[in-house]
Amino acid sequence: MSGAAVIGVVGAGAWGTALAQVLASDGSPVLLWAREPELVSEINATRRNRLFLPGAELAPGIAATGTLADLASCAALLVVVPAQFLARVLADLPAGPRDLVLCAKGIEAGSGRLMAEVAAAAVPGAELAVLSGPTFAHEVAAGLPTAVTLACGGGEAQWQRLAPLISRKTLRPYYSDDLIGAEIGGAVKNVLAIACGVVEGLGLGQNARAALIARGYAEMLRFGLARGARAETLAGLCGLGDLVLTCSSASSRNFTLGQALGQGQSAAEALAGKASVAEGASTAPVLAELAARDGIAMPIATAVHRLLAGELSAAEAAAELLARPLRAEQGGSP
Ligand SMILES: NC(=O)C1=CN([C@@H]2O[C@H](COP(=O)(O)OP(=O)(O)OC[C@H]3O[C@@H](n4cnc5c(N)ncnc54)[C@H](O)[C@@H]3O)[C@@H](O)[C@H]2O)C=CC1
Ligand SMILES: O=C(CO)COP(=O)(O)O
Repeated sequence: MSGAAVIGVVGAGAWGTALAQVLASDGSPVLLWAREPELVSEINATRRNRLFLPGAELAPGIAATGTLADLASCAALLVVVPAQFLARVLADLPAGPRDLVLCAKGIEAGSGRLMAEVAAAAVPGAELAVLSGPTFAHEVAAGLPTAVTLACGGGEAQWQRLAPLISRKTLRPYYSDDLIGAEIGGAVKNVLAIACGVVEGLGLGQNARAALIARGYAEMLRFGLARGARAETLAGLCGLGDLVLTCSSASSRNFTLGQALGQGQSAAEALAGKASVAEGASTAPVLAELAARDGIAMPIATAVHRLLAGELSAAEAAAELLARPLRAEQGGSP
């Protein structure tokens, strides 16, 4: 590694490791924090992360550390810890880095907080941004072209700092200042990807999957608009773009979880023994709860929650959605 790393990555799961890999692709030094000590040794000694990103040979510019304090001198941190663990990891983050780029896609169970709300409480002085979009980790790590939304809470001044740090030949960020929209797109699409996996597992066909994508997007819009997101953000990479990707591919962990549910497994069976996360499983209950509390119709997300909770079978969930009263597609009468 040449020189001190300006950019650090917090979390060495598939996505954190892939981000480190693309950022190091131009020779930049990148400091990657892993929670698992054996992963720190493996990455530094063998240039591999067999647990979370098998198949990738990691760039020489990546240095792994198990000590969060080592990140103090980085100007910017990409925070890639799963949503339910974010608050705990941020509590131990050293003072120093000015920009925190939040990369997890989820809503915190219990509190209902989006990731930027969690981070604002845990690290009050930081400037927050959200990186989200259609980004399968193994493709990004392999250097395949990828575009993301980079929503900057610090507006254009923050974008001017972050865009050169984050963009690479194969990673193209687009500017937004809509943090809430970027967060809601990623969190809600994970739940909808489970629903599309269920359609696959039940063998309901491609018409049904396209219908779920379109009606799921209507749910994402209703939920997002009620919380201050902008419609055009949700129509972009971090919303519709990511929804289409994860609802159409068995590379998605959320989609494959849904497939297993559709084939009759329980959530516990489908998730047993997995080191990797399917964020939609944690987000579905809190999303359904927030929607019910705020009177926002989200029948697909709610059905996913009830299916995960074992309150109904996959076939019953599909039957319930099909039996809903006929209504106007865009609201209004009839
Ligand atoms: N894998 C992908 O293609 C993409 C993932 N994401 C998002 O990135 C976030 C991280 O996902 P992945 O990197 O895929 O994770 P992963 O599924 O590859 O790995 C699990 C991660 O959880 C961490 N973890 C487990 N228990 C923990 C604990 N108690 N405290 C703190 N961390 C713990 C592990 O250290 C590991 O980093 C998720 O929110 C995911 O939705 C976003 C875009 C793409
Ligand atoms: O967010 C992702 C791609 O954009 C990854 O999706 P899964 O978490 O469902 O694998």
